[in-house]
Amino acid sequence: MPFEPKTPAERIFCALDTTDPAAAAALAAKLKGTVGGIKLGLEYYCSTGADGFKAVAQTGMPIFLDLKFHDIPNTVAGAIRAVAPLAPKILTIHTQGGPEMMRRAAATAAEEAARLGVERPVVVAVTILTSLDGRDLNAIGVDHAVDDQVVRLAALADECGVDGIVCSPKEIRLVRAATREDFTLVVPGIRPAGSAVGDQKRVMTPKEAVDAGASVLVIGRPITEAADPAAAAKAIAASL
Ligand SMILES: O=c1ccn([C@@H]2O[C@H](COP(=O)(O)O)[C@@H](O)[C@H]2O)c(=O)[nH]1
Repeated sequence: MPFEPKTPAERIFCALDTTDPAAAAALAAKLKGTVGGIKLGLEYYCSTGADGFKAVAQTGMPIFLDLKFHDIPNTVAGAIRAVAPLAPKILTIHTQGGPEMMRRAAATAAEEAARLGVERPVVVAVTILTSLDGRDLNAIGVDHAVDDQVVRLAALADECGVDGIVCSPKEIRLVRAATREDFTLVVPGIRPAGSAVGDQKRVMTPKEAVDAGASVLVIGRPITEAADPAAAAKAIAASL
């Protein structure tokens, strides 16, 4: 199930990395109509759980639940069953859980959504975090260049039947050449010109990422830390 946004704004999912459900719901409501959805991750879900998810979902915004499941196949399948009733639009696992885990994750997401009568989540697998560079990979014993390792993991994810991957904007063109046409590429590491890069190491501007072939742009701090987040989101969408 590819992710097919119809407008530039729909490509943008704003990452709300906070522990405060009221603040998250209020910001989601302000961003409605300026972005395609909201991404909730580990910081938010670990502190607020399913209730926090529902507080943001009640705004009517599509939710990308970014918990990056990385465990043995049986445990990841169980975690997917546990969050399936929330019906997230997009869900993340890790490619580094291996082929059997990715196959089980894709199959479980489909089976559980059908059983519950909810829309199946788009399951995407994280390749190499955008906060890592070649030296970091070497430090954890990976001797390939970042590009090569991302393409290798993306091709494996494609073979295993997941809907797409998470990669940095730097690898989009190479991944597109190595995967099926409707593969969903979810891309964090997005920085409008002049924005602080922070802990991200492989970044590009929103327009560069879309021109390269990104399906979804994940953008957090450049929107959430702006004086006027809705205006910042609108300016980014207009730049695409
Ligand atoms: O490789 C990855 C995977 C996930 N992320 C998440 O995206 C956002 C990015 O936020 P910014 O404030 O725009 O840096 C954040 O929630 C990460 O957990 C990522 O950055 N890289």
